[in-house]
Amino acid sequence: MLEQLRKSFQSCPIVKRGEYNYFIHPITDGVPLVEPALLRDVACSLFKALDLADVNKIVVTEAMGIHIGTVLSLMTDIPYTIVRKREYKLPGEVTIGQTTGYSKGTLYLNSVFDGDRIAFIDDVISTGGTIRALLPAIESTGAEIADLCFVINRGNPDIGRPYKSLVSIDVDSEGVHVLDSYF
Ligand SMILES: O=P(O)(O)OC[C@H]1O[C@H](OP(=O)(O)OP(=O)(O)O)[C@H](O)[C@@H]1O
Ligand code: HPA
Repeated sequence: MLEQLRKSFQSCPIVKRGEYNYFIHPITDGVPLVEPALLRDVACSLFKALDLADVNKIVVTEAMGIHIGTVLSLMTDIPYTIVRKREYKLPGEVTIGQTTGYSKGTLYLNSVFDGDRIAFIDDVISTGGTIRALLPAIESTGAEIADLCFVINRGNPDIGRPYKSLVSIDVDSEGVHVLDSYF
């Protein structure tokens, strides 16, 4: 498994965003093209990786958690909610400050409540800034985080709890180097 994903890093363009070497990849950017075989490879591996026992919601972040969340939801019949970059002011909405290696922004968590048992997936973890802000926000609702998996692990940051990833990579100005793959 994951042959498609491992192979897909061979041609990733790298662009500088400040001092940050940003890799452009179909799963993390939706460009140049998201091939069904790659998406299937990722979805099947996420399904294998995650412990979804008694999970009643999948949580993903806008934007590049949406496509993998959609496929996993269709595979498992578990509904998903998107942590958006837009405020909705729905009852219980949680506002979260997001900092990545190249951007700062605000995220809004809705539809996660006390008693929920959620699985969180995202396309990539890099500095860990996004997930370190999201974890306490999800826990503040009283929900339980049953499992956590990232498609791509760049940098293996410590986020204060265990997490899973499908592939670990290193990135430099020359390109992306696959270090290992799991599941
Ligand atoms: O570990 P971190 O350094 O926080 O980086 C990981 C986050 O960065 C991206 O989000 P971003 O909002 O930048 O981009 P997107 O809208 O393309 O998902 C990505 O989707 C992750 O959520
Ligand atoms: N590429 C794509 N998405 C990302 C990156 C990156 O280098 N870092 C955090 N999200």
